[in-house]
Amino acid sequence: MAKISLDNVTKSWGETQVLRPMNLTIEDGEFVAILGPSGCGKSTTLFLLAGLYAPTSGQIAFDGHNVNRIDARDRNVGIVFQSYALYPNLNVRQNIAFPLRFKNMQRDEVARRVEAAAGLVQIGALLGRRPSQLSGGQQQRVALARALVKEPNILLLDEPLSNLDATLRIAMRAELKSIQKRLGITTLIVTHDQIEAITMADRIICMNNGAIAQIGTPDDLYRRPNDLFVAGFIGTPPMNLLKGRTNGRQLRVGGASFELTSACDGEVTFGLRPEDIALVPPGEARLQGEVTVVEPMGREVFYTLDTPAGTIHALEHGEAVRHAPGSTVGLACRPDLTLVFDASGKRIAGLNSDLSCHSRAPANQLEPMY
Ligand SMILES: Nc1ncnc2c1ncn2[C@@H]1O[C@H](COP(=O)(O)OP(=O)(O)OP(=O)(O)O)[C@@H](O)[C@H]1O
Repeated sequence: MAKISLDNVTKSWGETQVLRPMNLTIEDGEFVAILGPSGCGKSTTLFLLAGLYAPTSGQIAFDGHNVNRIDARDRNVGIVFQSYALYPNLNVRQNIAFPLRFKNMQRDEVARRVEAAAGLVQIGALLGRRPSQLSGGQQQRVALARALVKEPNILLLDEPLSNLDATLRIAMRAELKSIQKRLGITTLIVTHDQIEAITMADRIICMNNGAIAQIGTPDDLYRRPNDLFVAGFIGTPPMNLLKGRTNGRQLRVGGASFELTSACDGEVTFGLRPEDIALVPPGEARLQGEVTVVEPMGREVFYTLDTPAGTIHALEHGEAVRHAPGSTVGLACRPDLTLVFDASGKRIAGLNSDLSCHSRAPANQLEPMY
């Protein structure tokens, strides 16, 4: 198992720099997800670690040893691609054994490793089949066994679950997490899927435009995003972002005002997650909105509200539709769950708890927002 460090690593294709200087450390045994919009450099980062791409500058180290010049096959890294790329003319046993072909390994050792890897992903009974005789989920397991058979120090997963149907994805993500923890193998997974990243990873690297926007635990990114990009990218449905203006410690949003405990002057963005908003009788809040769209979603109801601060989305838990289109509601939120970003998009330090709607409100009590 290995600790990974990147020191000012960049990647350019000709004149185009696709990775800006990247610095990061992944601890031995950590499970880290790389999340970000299409084209931000997630796969490039993974391929640099795998040794499939060489960095343009900077240093990649495994356990403190520079691996820049070490071939992919000598890095002891297992990789699973989105397309499982199984060999159709080989059976499952031969597919799993494939990475061992140049290792000059005794036959019974190869057999032992194949059985162990197949057992780990529960396909021991399928070793004689061809890939065409397997379901998508089973093929995915073969690809994972093939990555694990080398007993790698590092496991790299590039969107490994994206070809599976929704039910299988949920089952596989739990299984992957459990295998990763059991083996204690340092793992990086590239994914588009936030839920996948949040549920599986110890930490998430959120990338934007070839650079790391933020690295942190899922809770850090969700509750304490560094900037507007991370705030808007993490969370489904996305955070409400409302334009506001500050004058010293006074924040004005949509004609209403409330107090900040630290002063800030100028334009700001006020962030509020839909699931943190409680819809209360209009008289119990200083901000009211008219319900324009109601979308029952099974366990939740998604409301679109027209307010003086702009359109706001709110998500209420429970099946019951409590507010009809056309009705007026009040909006309430715990002050410690709201966020404020300055004109440059950076979250203003400390405002998470500084922003108070009602002074000294108990943290666990819903309070009117204005
Ligand atoms: N061989 C190449 N030559 C030139 N540009 C490339 C090459 N490979 C990738 N790029 C560019 O590098 C950028 C990052 O690509 P990368 O595949 O790492 O993104 P990604 O975040 O994994 O995207 P996606 O989620 O769509 O897979 C993209 O703008 C892409 O067009």
